[in-house]
Amino acid sequence: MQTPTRSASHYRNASGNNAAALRPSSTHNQRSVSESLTSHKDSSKPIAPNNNNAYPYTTSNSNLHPLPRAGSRTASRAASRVLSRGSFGFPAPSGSNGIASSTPQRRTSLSRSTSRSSSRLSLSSVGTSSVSSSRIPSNTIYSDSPLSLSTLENNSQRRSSRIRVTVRPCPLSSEQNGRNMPIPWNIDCTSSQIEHPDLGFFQYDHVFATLDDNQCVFDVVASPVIEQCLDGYNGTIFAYGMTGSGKTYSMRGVVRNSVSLLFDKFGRTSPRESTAGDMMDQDNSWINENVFNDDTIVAASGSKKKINYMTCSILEIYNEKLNDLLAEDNKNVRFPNILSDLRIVDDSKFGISVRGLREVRVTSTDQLLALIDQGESLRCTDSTDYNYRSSRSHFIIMLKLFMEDGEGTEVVSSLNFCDLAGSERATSHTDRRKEGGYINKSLLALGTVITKLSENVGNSANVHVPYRDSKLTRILQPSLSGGSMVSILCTIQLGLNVVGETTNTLRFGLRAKNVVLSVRQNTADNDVGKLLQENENLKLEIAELRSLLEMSNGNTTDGVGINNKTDLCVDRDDVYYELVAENNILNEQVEHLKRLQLEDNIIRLQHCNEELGNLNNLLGGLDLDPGTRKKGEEILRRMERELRENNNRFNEIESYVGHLESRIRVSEIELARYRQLQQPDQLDSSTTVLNTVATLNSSALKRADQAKDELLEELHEEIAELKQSMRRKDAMIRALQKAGVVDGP
Ligand SMILES: Nc1ncnc2c1ncn2[C@@H]1O[C@H](COP(=O)(O)OP(=O)(O)OP(=O)(O)O)[C@@H](O)[C@H]1O
Repeated sequence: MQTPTRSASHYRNASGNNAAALRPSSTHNQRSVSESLTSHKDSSKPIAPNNNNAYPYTTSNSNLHPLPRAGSRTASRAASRVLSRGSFGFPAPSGSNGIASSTPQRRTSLSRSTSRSSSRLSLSSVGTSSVSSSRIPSNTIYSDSPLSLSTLENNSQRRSSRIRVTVRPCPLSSEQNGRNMPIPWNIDCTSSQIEHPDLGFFQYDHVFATLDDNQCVFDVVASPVIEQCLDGYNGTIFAYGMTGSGKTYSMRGVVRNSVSLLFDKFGRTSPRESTAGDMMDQDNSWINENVFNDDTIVAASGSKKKINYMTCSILEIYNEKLNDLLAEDNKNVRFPNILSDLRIVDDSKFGISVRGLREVRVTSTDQLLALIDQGESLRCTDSTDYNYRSSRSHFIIMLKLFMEDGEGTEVVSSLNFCDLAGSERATSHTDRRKEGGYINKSLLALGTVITKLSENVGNSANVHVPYRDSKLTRILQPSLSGGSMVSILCTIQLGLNVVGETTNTLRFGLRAKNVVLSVRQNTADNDVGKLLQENENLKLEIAELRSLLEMSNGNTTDGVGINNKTDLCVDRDDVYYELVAENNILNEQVEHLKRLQLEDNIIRLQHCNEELGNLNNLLGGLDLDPGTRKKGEEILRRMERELRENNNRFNEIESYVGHLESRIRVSEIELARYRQLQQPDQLDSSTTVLNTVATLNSSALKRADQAKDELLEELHEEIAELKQSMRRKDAMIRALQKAGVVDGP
């Protein structure tokens, strides 16, 4: 069996210098993609699709220019200029609002003023499903500076922020250049648009030129997020795109520049102007002098907080298993089978946490970079049809910044970098196919989560967000549900042969761009502000309850007359609607669980049956050679493992159902409380609504209960079935042992 490799430092020069591989060597090929994009003379005309290089943007050989050094600022500026000249000039269609939808847009005017209606529901009490992004003031304006995170609503604790989406096209390889591969995309960096003659325009927060270097990518993608982190917000930056499109290349640059910024900014040494070029020495190793003495990183003047120290954890998700790449056991281990399979658990402070994940305290650039190198060297990679060194796992670096504000209280912000594994079409190799299956499944789950979140924006009905569908979405859950400023870098390939994959990435980016998060600012655990805030909330709750009580007695505290009753009823409606919505979500979760469970188990049982069939065949021919005997043993072991996994999964689901049950119970108590409050008010016509809602609510609860019971029943049946198949398997093992095919116990 071919095992993916985990080798060190294969991307050592991530800051533009290893672009040499892609740089055309002969004069004939000395054209960048961006330059070639400009060769289309009359680009304002509508374009008819055609075969045989008939796309307007081709790598023709006319107009040859010497290629600027990949990664140089001159190159990126030149590329931006050249690309902008090659852009189209369609007038903006009337009625366009500049907000990306999940379908590509025709060119729009670049004005971004848009209003959104506010949402009625707030489900902040629903842990796994809540998207705190749902309340958006109707008069909000989307700001659109590419270098700052969009902020819709701002106060010291919370900030509404869109997910920022940027796109980086990968330069054509020298081989693609050599073949004059047609490029069906037009990239307009000035208006941040990408256009396809048949598919239309795609608009983002920023689109990079093919020759923009990693420093430039860092400036746009990561630097604003880090600024926010230093202000007490959490930050998450991830790269998404098909295999071979430059995710790892870009994220390595982003991570290294981020580390440099964090330490430069807060270090004792004076900050220096750093560029991607000067960060690597001749040997491509990291140059660093910033070591912090006394474990203390001192804030530069003008900054509100100083970092006392940071911690770093690095993990990968490989075939839906979480591996700790800094685990002490893994030191110098070159093969994946020793890495542990960690579990994700709910965490009141950080949303989720990974049980047993090692957190290393870091106080210097060198130390942090060494850890990142260690993580990268252990990450699963292998060659695929598109990338000779493809990442086969999602790679996540988690930093926690332990900071101190002016009053000496500690604030912790987290900063996550995710280099996702790339989506890909089915490959010929079995192991790669299996990995690809896991990768695609988790990326699909991420896509669904993003779609649901974008549907939630400004919607009156909150949508259930299936974070639990994959480890990746579960890990990203705290970030995507309002815990973090999020910046997504979509990397794309421009070749004609991968238009489908590129379009998928671009569509994913558009959907993500629609997501608005209400991001919480971290405050100190013992922060007086936090206590005051809690007090405020309690006061509001008491006031609400008091007015409800007084309403039910026909009085009002402030002498406001009967006309205001309707308002108070509306408040009460809100509470009921929230409870109804919460129960609907619980219902959905149960339904979803049921679906997952059924689909999964049908596949698993089919698999078990197939394996049993294999065993039967083996039993059929007892005169076995050693090869077949070995195969028999392998099948038996696999079956045992699978059945064990099944059992574990059942247990997991049972405990989750238990969790749902307790949530439903809490919900019932809440409902009872509100029903009680409602009693004396029965005759008031305005309470008819409440009664209807209460009825709806209790029937939702009944349905949730019923669905849960059915699920439990099904689970018991399936466990019984599995036990039976285990007994059959045991009988077969005994028969095989008797026949001498496998060794006895
Ligand atoms: N912007 C770029 N400039 C120069 N070279 C690049 C650029 N982007 C990618 N490359 C090169 O392209 C190749 C593939 O890139 P990379 O491994 O980063 O892709 P990936 O998206 O991470 O792929 P996978 O999902 O398979 O891991 C690498 O050799 C990398 O150096």
